[in-house]
Amino acid sequence: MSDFRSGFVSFVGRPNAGKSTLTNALVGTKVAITSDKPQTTRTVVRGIVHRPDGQLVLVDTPGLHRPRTLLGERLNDLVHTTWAEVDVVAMCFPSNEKVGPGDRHIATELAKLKKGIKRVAVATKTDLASPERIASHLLDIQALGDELGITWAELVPVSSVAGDQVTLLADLLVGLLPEGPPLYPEGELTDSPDEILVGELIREAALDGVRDELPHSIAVVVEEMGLREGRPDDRPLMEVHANLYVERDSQKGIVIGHRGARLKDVGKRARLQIAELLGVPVFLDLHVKIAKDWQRDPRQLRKLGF
Ligand SMILES: Nc1nc2c(ncn2[C@@H]2O[C@H](COP(=O)(O)OP(=O)(O)OP(=O)(O)O)[C@@H](O)[C@H]2O)c(=O)[nH]1
Repeated sequence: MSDFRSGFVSFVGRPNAGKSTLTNALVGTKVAITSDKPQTTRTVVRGIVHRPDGQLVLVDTPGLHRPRTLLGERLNDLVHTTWAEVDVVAMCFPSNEKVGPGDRHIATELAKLKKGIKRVAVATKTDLASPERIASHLLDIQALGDELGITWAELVPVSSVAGDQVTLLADLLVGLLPEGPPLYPEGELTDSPDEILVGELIREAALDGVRDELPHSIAVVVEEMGLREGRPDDRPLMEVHANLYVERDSQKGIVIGHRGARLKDVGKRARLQIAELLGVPVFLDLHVKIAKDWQRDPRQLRKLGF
């Protein structure tokens, strides 16, 4: 298999650009959480695309933004460390929004990467834009590259939701990777431990419907997870014990809701998602705790896995 190609691809782009959704569309399974709230991706989740001609290891990065808190700084460090290790950085530009200062900020960083790293531009969410609009969007992306001295190895319009050009993008990305053996065993879709994926699903359910600054104040830690003992073989039950951390008392009230109604709903939705991911029924024991100002406290951040 001399012409097999394999390597790392990192999707970058401003918050909400569609990076997580694209990762999921390429892998074909839900491995990265998606949300309509900006900056919800915190863990670097790798999705792995297995093909006869190559293997793409997708590294999903948090939305690059200007750091306001210690958490923000850690996320940005993570992005830069990730970029230095990959073969291709693919920058996502949502087609339903103009190329703007946020994109320029990220592209400026892209321009500084070492020469060997290939740069690809992806115009995402094409289902939300007219053909004329997509055409002018592509020209704007090209112009931004020219201005900053970036040569886009590829410039591809895709829609993850409609499934348009997703396979083409995978073809083009594989073509940009170095020749080499597979990096992960066949069939493995992600190297994230289940606990992390499960924690992300709970956080996603908790984020749904909350406003303003609260999304950034929520962290989830799965304390314990395993099949309940003493169950019949044909009726397994996965027990998940998790804590959902917020920063303040007032936030705890919001998350729990009137008489616990909101938390109950979050737990139910998370439980169904986890069951789908793991393929077994799930018992979810979820508690809300306060970790005062955790985003600014290095000790708390370490405890919460950052
Ligand atoms: N219509 C449409 N919506 C999309 C598409 N891709 C993503 N979205 C939506 O855009 C929003 C943001 O998508 P994400 O994939 O979470 O974006 P992201 O870039 O990972 O966001 P961060 O984690 O905040 O950096 C979600 O509501 C998605 O459903 C697409 O191809 N078409």
